[in-house]
Order: sequence, then structure tokens, then C-alpha cells
Amino acid sequence: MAYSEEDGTVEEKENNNKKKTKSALATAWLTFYNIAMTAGWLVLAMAMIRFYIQKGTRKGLYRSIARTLKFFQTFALVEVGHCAIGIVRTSVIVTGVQVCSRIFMVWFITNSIRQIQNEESVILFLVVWTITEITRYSYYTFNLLHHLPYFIKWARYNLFIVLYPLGVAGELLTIYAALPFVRRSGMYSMRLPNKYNVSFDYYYCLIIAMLSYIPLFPQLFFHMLRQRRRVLHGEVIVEKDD
Ligand SMILES: CCCCCCCCCCCCC/C=C/C(=O)SCCNC(=O)CCNC(=O)[C@H](O)C(C)(C)COP(=O)(O)OP(=O)(O)OC[C@H]1O[C@@H](n2cnc3c(N)ncnc32)[C@H](O)[C@@H]1OP(=O)(O)O
Repeated sequence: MAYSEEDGTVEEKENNNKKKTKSALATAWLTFYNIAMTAGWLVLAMAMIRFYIQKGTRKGLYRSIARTLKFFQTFALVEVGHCAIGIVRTSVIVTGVQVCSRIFMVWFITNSIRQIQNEESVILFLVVWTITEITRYSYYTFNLLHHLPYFIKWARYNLFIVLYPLGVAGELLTIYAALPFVRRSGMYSMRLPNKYNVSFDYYYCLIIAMLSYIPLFPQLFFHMLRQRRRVLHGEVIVEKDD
């Protein structure tokens, strides 16, 4: 058609403008989100340090930070949305497994079973998560602002080599400590007969969750190793689509 070329150019310009506005909005949101999350995990770190200095014990530490932890860890679900709508270049599956396993640890294990809240393993994963998230969110923030100090980049793509296995150890030991209480109380379980004719045993569900670390953790860890090679050593990595 006679007018198609001109219209195409106008359309192209409009599309480009729309894309720019969209990406400016996405960058503004991500910057706000990452600053808020860095601040949240810094507040958690300060609260844990203050508690330990004042009380000299880990007993009661989880209770004292539970609200803040639940809020910021649950809010991280937004990250699955970021991947799904494509404003960050990350796999929905990798992020989903990471975030859901954390939320499961917080709500369905640590928060639900008071008797295990003072376990050393709880402190272990809390400390590990806190260091990881302060590093990770400050990395994203500085990266978005194009002022990324090298030590933050280094920390983001090196600390996980030690922190990931430590975090997983803390989580697995905590679930293991929960098992006897879950078995005794029958919590979150449904026994037959019941009106739905369905049986569910949370005790075995926890055992399956523990076993699922065997195939899932190496995938997350090797994903991070690939990211490390890409970011620190500039290797071009071709990842499979979700
Ligand atoms: C339902 C019950 C289930 C029970 C069973 C569960 C079994 C689970 C088994 C596994 C359990 C694991 C438990 C985990 C424990 C711990 O966390 S221990 C502590 C140590 N942890 C870590 O070190 C975590 C490391 N892992 C990750 O960081 C994750 O893999 C990740 C969160 C999914 C991040 O991966 P990815 O996004 O691919 O890497 P990046 O390099 O950081 O990002 C890629 C690009 O995307 C950009 N980006 C991502 N997020 C943002 C953001 N919020 N804002 C801005 N930009 C973002 C990032 O900048 C990169 O972009 P480029 O720079 O352009 O490449």
C-alpha cells in the first residue's frame, strides 16, 4: 500500500518509544525493589548481631527476627514474576525453585515448629541467607546504576561456592531436626478415614523434600558456576530455554 512505508516508520518509532518507557519503568521498579531488599536484609543482619551482643545466646534469636524474615523472604516471590514477564534475564524455574524452597523453609518448617527454632542449623542458614542476599541485592542495585564496585561483583560470584553448600546443610539439618516433632504431632497431615477420602503425611513429604535436594541443588549450583564464568571470565554461555 502507498502509505505503508511511512506508517511503518511511525509505528516503529511508537514501538521504540513504548519499549523505552517500558524498560525505564522496569529499571526504576527493579532499582527500588533491590534497594528495599538490600535494606531489609541489612536490617535483619543488624537485628541478629544486636540480639547476639545483648543476649549472648542464639536462644530466642529466630523469634526476634521472624516477622522481618517472613516479610522479606515472602516478598521475594516477586522475583519469579520478574522472570515471567521478562524484565530480568533469568530462568523462571531456577528462580522459582530457589524462592519456593526458602519460603517452604521459613513458613512450613521453622515458623511452624517452635521446638526447632533455637537449633544451630537455623542460625546457620539464617546467617548464610543474610550474607548472600545483602551481596546479591546490592550487586543488582549497583549494576543497574552502572556503578558496580569490583568487590561486590567478586563477592556475588565467589561467595556462593562456600555459602551455597553451607546454606543447604543448615536447611537439611533443620528439616531433619523437625522430623520427630512432625511425626509426633501429625501436623499438616490427613489420615483416613476423612470426608475427602484423601490421606497425606507431612512427615514423608519432608523426607521427599530432603531427597529432592539431591537432584535440584547441583542444578542451582552449576547454574551459578556458569553465571560466574560468564560474568567474571566473559565466557559466552548458551543456556537452554525454560
Ligand atoms: C516447595 C517445596 C520444595 C522443597 C524442596 C526444595 C528443594 C530445593 C533444593 C535446592 C535448595 C537450595 C536452597 C538454597 C539455599 C541458599 O540460598 S543457601 C545461600 C547461598 N545461596 C546463593 O548463593 C544463591 C545463589 N543462587 C542464586 O542467586 C539463584 O540461582 C538465583 C537467585 C536464581 C539467581 O540466579 P540468576 O538470576 O540466573 O543469576 P544472576 O547472575 O544473579 O542474574 C542473571 C541476570 O539477571 C539480572 N537480574 C536478576 N535478578 C535481578 C534483579 N532483582 N534486579 C536486576 N537485575 C536482576 C542480573 O543482573 C543478570 O543480568 P546481567 O547482568 O545482564 O547478566
